[in-house]
Amino acid sequence: MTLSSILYTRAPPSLKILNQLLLPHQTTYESVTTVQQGYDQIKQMKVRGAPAIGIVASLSLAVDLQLKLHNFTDINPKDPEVLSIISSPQELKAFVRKSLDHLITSRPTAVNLFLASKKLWEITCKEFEEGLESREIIEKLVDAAVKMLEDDLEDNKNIGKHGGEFLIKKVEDEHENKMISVITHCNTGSLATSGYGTALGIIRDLHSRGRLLHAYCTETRPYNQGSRLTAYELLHDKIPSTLICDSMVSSLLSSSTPPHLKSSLAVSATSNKITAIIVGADRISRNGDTANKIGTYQLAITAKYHGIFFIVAAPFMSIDLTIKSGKDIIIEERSEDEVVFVSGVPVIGEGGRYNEVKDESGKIIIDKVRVPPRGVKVWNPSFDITPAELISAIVTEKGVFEKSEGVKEFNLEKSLE
Ligand SMILES: CSC[C@@H](O)[C@H](O)C(=O)COP(=O)(O)O
Repeated sequence: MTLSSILYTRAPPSLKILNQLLLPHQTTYESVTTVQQGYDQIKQMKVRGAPAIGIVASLSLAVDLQLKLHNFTDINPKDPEVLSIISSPQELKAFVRKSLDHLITSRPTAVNLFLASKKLWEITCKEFEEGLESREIIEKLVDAAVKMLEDDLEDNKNIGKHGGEFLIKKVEDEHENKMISVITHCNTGSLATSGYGTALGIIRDLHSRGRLLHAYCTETRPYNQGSRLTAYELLHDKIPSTLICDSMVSSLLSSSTPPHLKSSLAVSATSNKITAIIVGADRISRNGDTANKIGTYQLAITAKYHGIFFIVAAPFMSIDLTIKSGKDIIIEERSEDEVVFVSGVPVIGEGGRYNEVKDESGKIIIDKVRVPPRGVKVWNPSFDITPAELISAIVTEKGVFEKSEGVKEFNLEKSLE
């Protein structure tokens, strides 16, 4: 079974989110019944990844409204807030606005959250103008949130297909049936999306066609989405893979015998190089500059130096045409705790945490371990901007965008015409 970070059922209304802070050691789903709980899940990074946070925000509003409707119909006495929202479309509209305003403050960089909120607001206004009752408007909002979940899965499969075909075509020019090895960064798989994944979707596609030799994932310091989540997904889905530290990428690219080849005599000598670095995106500007997890920029530089493809894979909605270049993208700065502490989950036994501190009764009292000295100054930007010049192609569900020969930037607006 594939991993899923979002479990939603329409009837009875239920939303459960996999607490990713506990992965890979514990699989715990937490129930979300209100907008505030959805906000908390996103803010506390129990759910993360650009597509997933947009969907969770929308579904938390949907489920909150569905449960209010249920309360209005089935429960006595009625909650006064529920009574007013369900009996007055005007009150419902005010509630939706307030909820969306709150939800969009949970994470600033990924565009998906803002687009999801914009979509839900447009629907609310349109149906309100048309004179629909609150319960009818709620049904439309639920339809839209469910569609976002379903569309994202479909889009990811198409991203995987386009990206897989693109890379296969590129390597076939060099050598027929060449096997492909790639490096990926952060987490872009089932856990960061509604399923299948974006950059990880391309890796999945190559694997399903029998064309993936090996996938390397970086740890992705400081928050370790790579070692906690991507390594876990690759292992779970039995995709041949190896975990490396972020600082090992250039060394891997310059190695003539990468580790995956040492035990693989069947592989021809033409396969001994990494073909591409594939990453996701949180926001892409009109010219193709891409905001993605911190560390992406340096990967693009090393890809260029080593003459390999640097691919950005993202749903089309990640292209923000209102933004001219990467300079206009707000970069989220996160707590210094992510840098100074190595966090673990208290699981005893082989493969679990081994450096926990226990009190006299054997209870674990420290869950996080500080590495640098107290008082050290720390900077923790969560994302960086990769200039379009360093990006070979942007793969979306609509197809692959490449730059014109000799041109440094993408013309994504033009490509749409
Ligand atoms: C699939 S979104 C693109 C990712 O690479 C990405 O940057 C991401 O997962 C965001 O990380 P986050 O853990 O939400 O801060």
